[in-house]
Amino acid sequence: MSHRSAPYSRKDPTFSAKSRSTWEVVRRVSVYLKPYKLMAFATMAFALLSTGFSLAFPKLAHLIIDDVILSKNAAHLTRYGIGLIGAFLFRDLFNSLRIRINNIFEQNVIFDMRRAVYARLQRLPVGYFDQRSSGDLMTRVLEDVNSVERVLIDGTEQGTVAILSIIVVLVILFWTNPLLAAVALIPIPLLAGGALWYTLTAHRRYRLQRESASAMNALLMDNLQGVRQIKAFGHENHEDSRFANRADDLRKGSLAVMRVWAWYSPAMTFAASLGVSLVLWLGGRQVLDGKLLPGQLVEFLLYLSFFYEPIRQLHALNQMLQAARAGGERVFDILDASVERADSQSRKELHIPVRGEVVYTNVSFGYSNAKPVLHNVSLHARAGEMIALVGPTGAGKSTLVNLLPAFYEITSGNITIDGQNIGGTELESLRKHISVVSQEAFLFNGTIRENILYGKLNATEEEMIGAAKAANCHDFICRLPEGYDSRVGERGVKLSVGEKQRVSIARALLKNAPILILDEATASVDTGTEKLIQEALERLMRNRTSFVIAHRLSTIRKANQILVMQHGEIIERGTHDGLLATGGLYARLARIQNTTFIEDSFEKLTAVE
Ligand SMILES: Nc1ncnc2c1ncn2[C@@H]1O[C@H](COP(=O)(O)OP(=O)(O)OP(=O)(O)O)[C@@H](O)[C@H]1O
Repeated sequence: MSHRSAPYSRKDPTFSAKSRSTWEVVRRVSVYLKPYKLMAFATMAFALLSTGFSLAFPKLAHLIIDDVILSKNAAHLTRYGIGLIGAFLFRDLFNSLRIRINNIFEQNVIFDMRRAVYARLQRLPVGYFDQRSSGDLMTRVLEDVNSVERVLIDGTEQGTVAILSIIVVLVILFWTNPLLAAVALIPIPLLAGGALWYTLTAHRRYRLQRESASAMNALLMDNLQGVRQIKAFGHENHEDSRFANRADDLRKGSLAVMRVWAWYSPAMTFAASLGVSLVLWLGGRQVLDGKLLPGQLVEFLLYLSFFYEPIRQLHALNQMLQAARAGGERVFDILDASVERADSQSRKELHIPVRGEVVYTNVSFGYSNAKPVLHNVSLHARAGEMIALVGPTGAGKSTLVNLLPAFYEITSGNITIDGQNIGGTELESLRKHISVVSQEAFLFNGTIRENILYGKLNATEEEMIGAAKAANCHDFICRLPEGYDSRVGERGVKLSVGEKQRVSIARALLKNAPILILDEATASVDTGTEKLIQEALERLMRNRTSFVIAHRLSTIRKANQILVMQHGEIIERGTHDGLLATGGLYARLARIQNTTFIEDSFEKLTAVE
């Protein structure tokens, strides 16, 4: 059965980028070449030297034909022969040096640019990533950076050498034979017109090609991460077909680029050959009329190839330039995106030691202007208190806690830690004092040791083991064949849910921040593991201000304050007993017995009412 699904939408902002002029892209990329002026100079100098030596060939060929062969004079043959070998040797020697320096130059620029793009990417707000797909961003960092860089390096070197060669050879041509030189210029309007047409039309094709590459990578990435879901739903065929659609878009996009080039490039070569034919035609007549020696004609024709070849190179560079423009637009979109708290110099560090008193005053927020999610939320968590957030799904609990480490910036109101407004705080200092333990523990693809040490990169072995013991994971780690050096796989796939949770708790314990955000896991684990996790969490929460998005009634009962949220507002607050006495929503929830998770009560309540 065929499962055709729509190709990605060309209007999807995920894959596109702001249109920029070729000049802007070139100007911006050239900044990355600045640190390597010497290399740029050397690569150009070697290219010129190499080209210079190759110019000896026409002259020596002329001398060998006219002075040696036609004059039947062997006296200079050896000299010319050795001269020719020498010229070729130096041509290729300098070319080899040029290639070597060019490669280092190129790889350095790619490295710098890639680093800059990644560094920028890391500092973009969480909201930026909400709107993008990882595959698209990867394509920008991996593929687009390459295409941008090539044109600059090859452009500066090959372009300069080609232009200089054209000028030098043109002077030689006119010097040698002005009439033939004028004939050689006849195809130039055709070549220039072709280049102009290509430049004006290529951008759209390259842009579509880059976008379709990105869309395909985005789907690939998504599917690799969701491979278990695909298998569980038995949707392999469906995904084959979706991937085929995206790959087909890329195939078509690439062919569109290639098709035009397949016409354009030979057409330009033909135009140049027209010049060669006309020169040979007229030159042949000049030889017959005795106005030109055969060797001089051969010399002229060889010089002519040094004239048309750089023109061909300029056409190829133009092709690269158009590809670079499309790639550059996508790379600069990342580099131009606003980083989190861009004015970081004017921001203050949190005063230490941080006690962890958190106050929200009339905080409102929406992910988009069109849809506010939190409305005038106020709360006061004293240092060391445990605050439980409860409420139906979509009420805004995660949103509320995500505002504390400034993953998103509030729309109005303010949030303070120990009386200090976090809006004016430096992000690094703010986040250093907050640990986040999410519902689905995310582990990096490395060893258990690396994952725990992520909480404090310079922690000692004792500190790390101490944290692991407190998180009740030391024992299971010791039972693994490679202990702390066991690899956890992508996102920690080789560990069980309960194990992953405890490793992530150990990581937070090692960080030892005074404020904790905990999204309690709802996944069911066996009673023994459950007990181990609860114990670990209690140790983690001890002496910290903890915001717990609580799902278990047992956890909620222990909270100093319970905040009941609904539709982005806190509708009730108090202790378990206090709220029971008020007889509101929470009391009605708590009256529904036999549930472990508060959500179950919400659901039952909705069903009852
Ligand atoms: N990154 C996001 N971009 C846009 N809207 C979002 C984003 N995250 C959440 N929302 C929306 O904000 C609202 C509140 O979501 P939030 O995740 O805060 O609720 P919650 O109470 O934590 O729910 P749950 O218990 O199901 O996790 C929902 O309507 C949700 O669709």
